[in-house]
Amino acid sequence: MCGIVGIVGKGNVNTQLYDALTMLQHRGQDAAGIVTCDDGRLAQVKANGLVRDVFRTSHMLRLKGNMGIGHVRYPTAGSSGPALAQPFYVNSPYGIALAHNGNLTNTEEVSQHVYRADLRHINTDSDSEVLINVFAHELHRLNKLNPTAEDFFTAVKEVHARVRGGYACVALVANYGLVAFRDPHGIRPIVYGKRDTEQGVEYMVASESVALDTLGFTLVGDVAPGEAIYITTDGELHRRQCAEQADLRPCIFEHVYFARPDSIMDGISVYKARLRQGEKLAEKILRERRDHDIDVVIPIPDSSRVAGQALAQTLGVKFREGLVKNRYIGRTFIMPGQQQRKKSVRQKLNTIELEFKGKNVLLVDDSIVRGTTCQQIIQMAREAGARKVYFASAAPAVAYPNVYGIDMPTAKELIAHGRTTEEICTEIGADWLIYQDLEDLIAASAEGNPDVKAFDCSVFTGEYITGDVSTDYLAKIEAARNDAAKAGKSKKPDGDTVIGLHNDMQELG
Ligand SMILES: O=P(O)(O)OC[C@H]1O[C@H](OP(=O)(O)OP(=O)(O)O)[C@H](O)[C@@H]1O
Ligand SMILES: NC(=O)CC[C@H](N)C(=O)O
Ligand SMILES: [Mg+2]
Repeated sequence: MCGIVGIVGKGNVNTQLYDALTMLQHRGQDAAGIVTCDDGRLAQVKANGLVRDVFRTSHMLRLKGNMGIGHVRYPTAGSSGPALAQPFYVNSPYGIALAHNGNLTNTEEVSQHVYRADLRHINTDSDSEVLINVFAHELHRLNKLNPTAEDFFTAVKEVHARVRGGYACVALVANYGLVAFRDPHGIRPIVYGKRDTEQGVEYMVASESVALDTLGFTLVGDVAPGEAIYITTDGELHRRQCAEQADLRPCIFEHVYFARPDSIMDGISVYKARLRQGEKLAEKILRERRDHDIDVVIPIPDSSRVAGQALAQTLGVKFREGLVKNRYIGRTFIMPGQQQRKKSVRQKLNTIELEFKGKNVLLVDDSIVRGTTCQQIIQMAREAGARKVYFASAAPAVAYPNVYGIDMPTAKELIAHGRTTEEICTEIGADWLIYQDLEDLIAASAEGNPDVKAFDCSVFTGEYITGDVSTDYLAKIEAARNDAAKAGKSKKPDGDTVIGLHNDMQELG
């Protein structure tokens, strides 16, 4: 669930890209990168780590130019090593850099074709490297020294014809501008906005609208599913629907967990969707146990706070922040290995005993994925003296792998896979477990924008909207990306050095 950003401004955009990436940090903690273009020359810095650790002042001085793109990475394909950090770069045609959020489901087949038919070399096992090569090849085929908006749109049309899966992308084409595009189902989010300055209009595209807000850009709207927008270096904007068939199905897990609550995606306020999730879950609790004995509702920070508050209010029960979060520990779910995730939960959250002692507590989380968080928190609640520990999940049971940009490739690692609610309840050690119903989750999002008729709900249903996800494919990614396999190909070289092929900007110092 990476974060992407692109800006075409009237002066240097480096620090603004940096600020935007810090606003998107919650979408990827493994690596960060920026590419800018100054008078046709591209400059790049990327490495493993958080945004604040990757970039230094000296880099900013070298990342010059009025247009640039940035990326924060949460790997879903290949290793999490520095060679797979984004943006990716190809020198031909024109000099193109690309940042991608999502995951392709036909990488292997396209990769073969890129090598055999397009005669292009792929140097990593990243799906994003395949994607940039397809885009570059389709542009190359047009054989234009001076490409027009039409040419970029034709290339995107061909990308849609060749690749499958989830992709929200922003590409920088040296000397020409930025091209942002979104897959025909709009699975991953991407918005754009503008800012008026004395020198003219500046444009920005980003995974989430929060990045626009904080930089003073006004949200214009979403890149529509299948659509591409091209912003020239001079700040002219062109738009075109490039897919034969577009059918918006945004990933509902963005509204559950990934996005910041202050973001608006496809016209839906994530904050309001989470409030409605809480209300609907409370109504279900009241249907199932009108005479419940819950004394207090306690959210598991951060992501369940909004839903938890609405749930407590609808139930008419006290809402208390009984768990305090260490703000210096990152998100645990998107960490690469189970050992790291387990250790981080305990370091991250601590109980305020008086909120638990002698009480029947209802813990609320946005979702239960591997069960790492809830198992430990339930135990901590008991140690803090809770009489009964109930658990509510604002999302239904996560029981199936994700193939569109969330690193949940292994069904066996999901606590709900093949288990009933009662069995999960026993496994996590709760006295009662209640899940949101899928239709209520969908309604909580859909009520935010009646134009959005359907969502990608594959982690709850096992139904994959791109229609190309076979059991064979699932078995392959499961073998390649289960926790043990990922630990095996763990990557980071000693020191800070990044493998760089095309320029001298990657070595940190
Ligand atoms: O069942 P699990 O595998 O533990 O995954 C689910 C948990 O992980 C996420 O929290 P995370 O700590 O990543 O981020 P947050 O601070 O935004 O809640 C999510 O909000 C749940 O708390
Ligand atoms: N989470 C994502 O969007 C990942 C993007 C891309 N598939 C990668 O692994 O780098
Ligand atoms: Mg959480």
